[in-house]
Amino acid sequence: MKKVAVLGAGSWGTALSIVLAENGHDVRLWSHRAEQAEEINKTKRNDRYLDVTLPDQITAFYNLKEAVQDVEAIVIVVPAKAIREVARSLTGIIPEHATIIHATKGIEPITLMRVSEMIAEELPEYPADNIVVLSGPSHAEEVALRHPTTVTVAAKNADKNKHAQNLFNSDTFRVYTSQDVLGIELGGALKNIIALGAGISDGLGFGDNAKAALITRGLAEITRLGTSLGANPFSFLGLSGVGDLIVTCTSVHSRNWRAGNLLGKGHELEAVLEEMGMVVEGVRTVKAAQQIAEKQDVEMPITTGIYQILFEGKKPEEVVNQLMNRDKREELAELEILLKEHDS
Ligand SMILES: NC(=O)C1=CN([C@@H]2O[C@H](COP(=O)(O)OP(=O)(O)OC[C@H]3O[C@@H](n4cnc5c(N)ncnc54)[C@H](OP(=O)(O)O)[C@@H]3O)[C@@H](O)[C@H]2O)C=CC1
Ligand SMILES: O=C(CO)COP(=O)(O)O
Repeated sequence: MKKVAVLGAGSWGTALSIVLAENGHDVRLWSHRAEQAEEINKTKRNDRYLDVTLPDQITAFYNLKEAVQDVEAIVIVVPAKAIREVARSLTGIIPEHATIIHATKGIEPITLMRVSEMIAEELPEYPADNIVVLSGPSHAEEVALRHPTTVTVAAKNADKNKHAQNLFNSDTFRVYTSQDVLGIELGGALKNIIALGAGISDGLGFGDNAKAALITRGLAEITRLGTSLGANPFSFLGLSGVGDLIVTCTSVHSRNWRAGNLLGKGHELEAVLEEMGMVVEGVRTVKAAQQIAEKQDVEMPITTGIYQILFEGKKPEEVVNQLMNRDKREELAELEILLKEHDS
């Protein structure tokens, strides 16, 4: 039995705690709210976030120092905007040799940093190469029901990557490894923008053709941006690319899809976010992606359209019109150039 701390008692932190507990580990689920930690320990439930009874091997903690004491891995699963605060609070209390794994999907606006980069910046004493990202098509609600799920872990340090794979892998939660931290993080973060778009499309009353177009052309622009930054283009064909795009654009579990759906039906962004009550990462990530696209001079027409709907008051119908009336082009031209550049 290994001690593992999970920081963030929302839907994903709770579901990942279940996976770890069922693998026989002693799981310390940390909440930043004392009353939530108490409630979890008393009832073995975290009803606000997940409708399941938790295994006995999960203990909730409010005291962070106690939660991470003697653990061999720390899994950080808070929304991207809370990553810096949580990482910083680990200063001086990380057990020697502990592996830091994060399962957060986002990019920070303005700094344009990925989650592993933010953690590394806040914890300069911790070797950046040892930070592992876990990403892939994995709705918490289905993981909690033990439905077959596949994800990818990526880290520069192969031993740490293997460590994360071994901790999580089970007969219902299959874990692959990758060395492409950049590609895996970007895929997981950027798909949320396209999922907002898929929700908007459904909210407008469009059908499967439009959604398939968004998924496919969304993948093309994610690949363009990711490759321009140095990611392996093939990573976007994997679980943290195509896999996560499919699941988030088509599942009612997706908060990004649901938020987009309400936007497509004409609701205001602020009201939508209040109604969701859980994090909708795509809303913040689209700001960062729009900035990166401009900086890299990479065309991201869907991302730009979603940005315009969310922050510039453009009507979804106008954006659809804009997307459908772009210059005519050959489907895979730019991707072929990128692949050649990557190979050479
Ligand atoms: N849900 C899913 O299926 C999946 C989610 N993810 C990713 O995981 C990340 C977390 O998402 P998820 O768990 O779903 O989000 P939720 O909204 O369900 O939960 C977020 C949790 O983080 C807590 N939190 C917020 N701010 C802080 C802070 N400053 N310090 C400590 N805890 C904080 C919240 O506490 P409070 O209750 O007080 O608000 C809540 O417990 C996101 O990046 C998401 O994209 C990835 C794969 C699957
Ligand atoms: O990333 C997820 C599934 O892989 C969860 O997506 P949402 O945040 O849109 O619910």
